[in-house]
Amino acid sequence: MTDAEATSGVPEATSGVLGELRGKARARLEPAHWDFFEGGAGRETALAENVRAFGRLALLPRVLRGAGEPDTAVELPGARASTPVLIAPTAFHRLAHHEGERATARAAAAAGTVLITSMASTTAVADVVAAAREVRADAAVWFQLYLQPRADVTEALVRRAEEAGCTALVVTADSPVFGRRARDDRNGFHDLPPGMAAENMRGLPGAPPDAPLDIAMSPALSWDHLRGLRERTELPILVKGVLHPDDARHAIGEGAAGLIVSNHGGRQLDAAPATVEALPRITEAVAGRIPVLLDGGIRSGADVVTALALGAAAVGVGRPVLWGLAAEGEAGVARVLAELTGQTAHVLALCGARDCADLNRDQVVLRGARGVAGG
Ligand SMILES: Cc1cc2nc3c(=O)[nH]c(=O)nc-3n(C[C@H](O)[C@H](O)[C@H](O)COP(=O)(O)O)c2cc1C
Ligand SMILES: CC(C)CC(=O)C(=O)O
Repeated sequence: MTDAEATSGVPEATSGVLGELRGKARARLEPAHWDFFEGGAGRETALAENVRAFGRLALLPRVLRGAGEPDTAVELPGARASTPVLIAPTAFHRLAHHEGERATARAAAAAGTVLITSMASTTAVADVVAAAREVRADAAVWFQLYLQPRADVTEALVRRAEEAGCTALVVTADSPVFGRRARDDRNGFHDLPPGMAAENMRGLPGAPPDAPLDIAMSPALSWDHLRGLRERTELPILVKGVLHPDDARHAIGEGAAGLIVSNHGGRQLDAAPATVEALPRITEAVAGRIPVLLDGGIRSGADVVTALALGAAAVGVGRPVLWGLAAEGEAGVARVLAELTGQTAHVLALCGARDCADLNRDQVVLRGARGVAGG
């Protein structure tokens, strides 16, 4: 067991750039904020399994294919990214660094990747997109949305994302209720400190002037609400938090432009499977009709390439970006993205792949098993 595992229960990067940034972030952050970023629901089984499951998989390289230098670019709804490593939506970046989401947005834009900005950001979406576009005029920012039980509130949020210039919506579907997170309960961490707020929630219908509305989670939400959203926006909609193949098919039927296989980084249903273990059944059900993305437990280029080989079009990274942000602000996020993208290019080359799509499911095998797992 590594030091990090001994203290958190989660097998984490302890060496290399990510390990260095993680250590620095931990030393800098208030313990309750570190726990909010790092923790998961229940016994943190899903959180740990997301990482461990990648460790159970190996890659079979293909040889002598004359593939040349690999191209890491990917084509996605509302974005062309120069790397398959996207920034997953995470709340409250100003808890990590005083520049908050602006720093994350600048680093994402400079790296040519997509920032999926959280509805629970501590910077208003218009300012997040503006920060990205100062670096790159065509920077792609997607807006992560929790559908709100009040349709007028959802509508106002969507208008804000559209007016800000977001190029897609990501509807998080895995949160009919808040996850129960023991670390936050133990620390009494349930709200932002004074001076910080979920800025997108200000000035919405039903809120007192200039006061932020609480983000509502509701088990009454259904596909009808998604349909309602689709009728009210031209933006492509990706559904995040899909783990069951029937839900993947259903989302396609409702006009989803993409799916994100996710268990919310182990922060919602602790009994959920590791995302990389759920991925093959989803890509099989989707059969190439829309792009399938994955997040949860991505900590290396080999993890990225494993997900790509199992049919993901791209991946999202949550906690490592927060480590970079807390440790070194914009430069730290840039280091995380450069490291993971560099490793991905290297692993693609070692696997004989010319680009992110030039991989096959039969190249992923279970460690310790006789024969090929994927085939
Ligand atoms: C601190 C934190 C805050 C998060 N906030 C959100 C959020 O606001 N909306 C959302 O859809 N997912 C949220 N997530 C989940 C991430 O989008 C993503 O699914 C997860 O972090 C991926 O796993 P990883 O951290 O192992 O990369 C959050 C995750 C963390 C760690
Ligand atoms: C503040 C929450 C709504 C953000 C979230 O989704 C999370 O912490 O996992």
